[in-house]
Amino acid sequence: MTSPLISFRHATKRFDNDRVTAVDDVSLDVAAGEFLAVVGGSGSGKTTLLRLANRLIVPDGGEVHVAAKNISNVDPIALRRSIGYVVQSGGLFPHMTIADNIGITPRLMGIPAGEIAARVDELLDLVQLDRTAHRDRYPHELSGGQRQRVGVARALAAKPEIVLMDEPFGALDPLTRDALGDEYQALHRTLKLTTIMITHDMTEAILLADRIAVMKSGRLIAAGTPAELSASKDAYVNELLGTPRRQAERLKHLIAGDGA
Ligand SMILES: Nc1ncnc2c1ncn2[C@@H]1O[C@H](COP(=O)(O)OP(=O)(O)OP(=O)(O)O)[C@@H](O)[C@H]1O
Repeated sequence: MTSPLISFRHATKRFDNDRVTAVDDVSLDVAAGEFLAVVGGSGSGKTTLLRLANRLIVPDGGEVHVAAKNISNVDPIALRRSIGYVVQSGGLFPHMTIADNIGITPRLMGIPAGEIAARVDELLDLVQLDRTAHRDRYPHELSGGQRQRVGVARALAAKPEIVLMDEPFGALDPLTRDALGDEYQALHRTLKLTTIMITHDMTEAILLADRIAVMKSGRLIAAGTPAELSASKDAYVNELLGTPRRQAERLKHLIAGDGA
């Protein structure tokens, strides 16, 4: 087997003078080209795990390797520029235009302005935003869904191999969320990205990801394809995986009006 692109090796992170173990001895490999969803309750350590991968958080124990290198030996700025990061709110700079927001990393990397402008237009096309209508607008002039599209474009601006997403579509209405999830999945495939996406939505995880990692109280309690997880003996994993099915059943009855 080829070596994984991202490898958490007994990664541990504590906060509050060791009173909270946010990530507890997590070992997990993510292969190049894989789409991994991370699910789990609030406070289970998902965001901490994600941020360990781009060195926004440094582990207290264990190691994180990216592209076969222990990232504690890699320049954090260079590492972060090579890994796209999308957060729930979009994380756009409010005083900067959409074009400047998307082009910020290439600009910091010293890429010439003409090249950046062309790249911004290419990225606007990629995330299906009209170039002329959006390039010079400010984030507050966009809808939530459009802002998230810009967030994805910005994450892709420096042509990363890896994209980390923290509840990227969580604040959107269900239709926009569905559409953006599908569009991102297509981008993930065509650009041959490796994606780790945190989501609270098990349906989204099953629909989008190749594999799902389940976190609970800082520990990784299961990781596998939806089919593998559905065979799990763990009660929590079963409950999580059963949620979409239970909801679908309830909806079917409610819509049919049979009162179940
Ligand atoms: N900077 C910090 N300082 C102190 N405690 C922290 C810090 N960051 C996270 N924690 C704690 O670590 C635990 C895991 O937090 P984390 O944000 O990783 O969980 P999460 O699964 O992403 O939660 P959510 O789904 O609510 O975003 C929580 O108990 C949280 O309070």
